[in-house]
Amino acid sequence: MLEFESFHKKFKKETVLQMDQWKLEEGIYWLKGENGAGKSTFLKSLSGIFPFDGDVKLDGTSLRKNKLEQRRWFNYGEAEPTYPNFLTGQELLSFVEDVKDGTNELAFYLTTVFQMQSALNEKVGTYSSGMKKKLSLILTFCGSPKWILLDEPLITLDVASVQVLLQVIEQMFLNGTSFIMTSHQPFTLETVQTQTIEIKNKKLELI
Ligand SMILES: Nc1ncnc2c1ncn2[C@@H]1O[C@H](COP(=O)(O)OP(=O)(O)OP(=O)(O)O)[C@@H](O)[C@H]1O
Repeated sequence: MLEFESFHKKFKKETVLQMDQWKLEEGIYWLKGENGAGKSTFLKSLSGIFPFDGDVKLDGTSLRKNKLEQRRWFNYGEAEPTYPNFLTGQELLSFVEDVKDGTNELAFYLTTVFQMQSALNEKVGTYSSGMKKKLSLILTFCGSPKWILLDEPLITLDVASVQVLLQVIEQMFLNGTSFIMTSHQPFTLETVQTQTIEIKNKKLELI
């Protein structure tokens, strides 16, 4: 369970998100909102990339007071990932596995099904946008996150890769990981019901 208490995110004087009290159970959520509503800001705040005021508790533990745990519990996948061009995919994967504390069979599985094995030995600067997106998704599944936050996970993926990704998401959810995903592109899961959250007037609402 996530509990938001006086959660407030602003840039300079501009408030983007403000929720006095809000709760979210484990699940798979589709986060909607118009351009600029605050979807990426919300995911980045939850994952520890952006600071925020107030607090968010995960199963009663404050994220603001436990920043290391926050980074282990929440993995964030960017909409348009960028990496240093001079690193290989494998160097990035080894680094993320190290900081996220654990190798991951799922990352290996995704590397295989996304047909990224040989690309991992190449420098990221040579990747197409779809390859960068696949690498980013592989990195996002590293470690043992309780929540995975995916910003536009489907963009630039080919049809087969979208199906693989959705199946992996379902399987991970059944194994205990929750998801929040933004997507301007509709998607359906085969066996798990997704719920929808909308950002309206700087607040998140379950609809
Ligand atoms: N680093 C930043 N510095 C200042 N303002 C920012 C920053 N990041 C986002 N914003 C502002 O916060 C607001 C929400 O942006 P955000 O990227 O979260 O929207 P979004 O819902 O993800 O939009 P989109 O659907 O276009 O991706 C926007 O007004 C944006 O200009």
